[in-house]
Amino acid sequence: MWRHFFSHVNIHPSNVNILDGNARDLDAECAAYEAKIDAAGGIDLFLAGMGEDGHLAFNEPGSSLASRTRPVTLAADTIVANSRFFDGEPEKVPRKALTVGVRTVLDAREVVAIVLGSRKAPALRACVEKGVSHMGTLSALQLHPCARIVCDEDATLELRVGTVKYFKAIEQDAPAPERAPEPAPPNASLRAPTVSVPSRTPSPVFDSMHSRIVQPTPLPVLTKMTNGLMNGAVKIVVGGDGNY
Ligand SMILES: N[C@@H]1[C@@H](O)[C@H](O)[C@@H](COP(=O)(O)O)O[C@@H]1O
Repeated sequence: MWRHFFSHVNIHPSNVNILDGNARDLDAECAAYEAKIDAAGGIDLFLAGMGEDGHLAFNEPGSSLASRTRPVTLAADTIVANSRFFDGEPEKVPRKALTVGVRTVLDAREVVAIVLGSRKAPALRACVEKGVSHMGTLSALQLHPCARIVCDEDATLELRVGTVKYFKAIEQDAPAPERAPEPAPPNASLRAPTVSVPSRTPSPVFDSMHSRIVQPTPLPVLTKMTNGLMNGAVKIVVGGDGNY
């Protein structure tokens, strides 16, 4: 998270909260994390990824849709997929992890899930075209009033042509998002954000409430997030498990 995101944006370190998988009491660590989220007034934007089996954060197939932050056991496929962070060696990947729960994610005001690559295509299909299921926890976003899945063309390979066409048509109808003015950095010693936001989102955008996308949110979500980080409005950004 530090290398790939926080070190590139103007966030005060005290506003960064990452679960500590080395805590002595993991249950207490998870409970404290939920309490911190509550104390901050909830999560404004939850930025998520999806595993190849459709998991959201580390909520593996079979996780309760009512789950909250907790220690979990990783599925074999997840261990293999995450070995890229451990010299490509699955044996080095921890078997357990801490993760926010599905309910924790659903409580966020906005959720954006980034899904890239053809390996995710079957799970994306199940989560978008089939019903809500604990066997693919990303599908729970169907219940969220303001959730988006941002994906590339490869990730859509298993979707029905009609599904892709439908969402592309919605995207075309949406006005180009405005670029927000850059506010002055609150602390000159911190680095200015380098996250760039295209004037128009290039990939298909799926909205969990199709009927509402005719009135899309006025600001692109990443612009909103980086501005929020700069002016202090966004206090907690959760990548689910610290992978991002
Ligand atoms: N906990 C999950 C990971 O298990 C998953 O692999 C990732 C997707 O990452 P990526 O989009 O880089 O494949 O999302 C989450 O963070």
